[in-house]
Amino acid sequence: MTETLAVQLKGVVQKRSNFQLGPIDLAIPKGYITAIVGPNGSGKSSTFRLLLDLVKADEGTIEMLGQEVGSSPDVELNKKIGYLPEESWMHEEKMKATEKAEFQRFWYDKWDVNRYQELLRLLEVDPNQVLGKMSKGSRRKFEFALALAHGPELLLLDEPSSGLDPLAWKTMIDVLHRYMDRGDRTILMTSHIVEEVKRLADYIVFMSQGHVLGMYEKDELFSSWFVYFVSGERISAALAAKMPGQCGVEQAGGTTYRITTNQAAAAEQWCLEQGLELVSSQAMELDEIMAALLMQDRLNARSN
Ligand SMILES: Nc1ncnc2c1ncn2[C@@H]1O[C@H](COP(=O)(O)OP(=O)(O)OP(=O)(O)O)[C@@H](O)[C@H]1O
Repeated sequence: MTETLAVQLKGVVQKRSNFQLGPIDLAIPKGYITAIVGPNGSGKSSTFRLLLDLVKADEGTIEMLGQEVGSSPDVELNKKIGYLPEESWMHEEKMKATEKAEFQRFWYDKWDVNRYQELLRLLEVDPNQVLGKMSKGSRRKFEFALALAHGPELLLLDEPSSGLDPLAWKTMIDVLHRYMDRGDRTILMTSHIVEEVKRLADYIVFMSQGHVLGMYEKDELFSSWFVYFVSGERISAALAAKMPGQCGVEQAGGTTYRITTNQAAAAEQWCLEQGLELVSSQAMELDEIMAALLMQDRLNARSN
């Protein structure tokens, strides 16, 4: 594992009776925010559980912060990680928030009580409440403060905005940006929400049905996926299909075709060379890109 990677999965497989995760190969860079996006049940939370050694992989290796997960006791590794799970732990329902914080503090020698209290203040969380009686959003904010209080090198956030009101989410985003300011910290998060991925992530990993469809640098992703409306006397569905990076062709009426591509620059050059008119272009949203990738994946699966 190189110094520039925070997390690396090589050939990771987890088999369940109704679901197979992997094989997954993934390299998450240090110093950036990477978001894993994918439909419900695509395996995002399962991947996190493997990273945290809460369950074991059947095949493959996982390295986090240069250490192989599960090869030796993970105590020292865990001290460098902060984790916000998607669901709160049921067995803690009767515990007071302050009691959980005391427990957590015991485990982390870098626990910073000032940072913890500052986070509670910023997020407006009352730590004197019993966990099971907190609102979903308050509980989430509390768990978030706990995950950050020891200044982890690597922060794993499973659906961080789930249950938060817009103001709380904005505060959380500000906290995350400040957390990243040092330059050597890493966030790996999962998300369903296009806007939060757009605002936060530097890299995006698409997952579907237990496997990774691809990992992309966010700005590059948005500048390479476009929908073009192309017209010309000699255009046909067969010619439109030859556009570089073509991921979908539809006739849009008369001699105009709607073509989706993931190689925008090459596609525009190709139109020039073919003497075709670029009537209009549309940048694509993340959910549209994901839908196109899922469609391609299904077509590939059918043809294999
Ligand atoms: N403890 C478990 N035992 C058996 N199967 C499970 C378990 N947890 C999850 N699964 C299955 O694994 C698959 C992936 O679930 P996972 O929760 O990892 O997906 P996800 O991408 O995080 O979904 P969501 O977006 O809904 O949170 C699903 O088919 C789910 O039913």
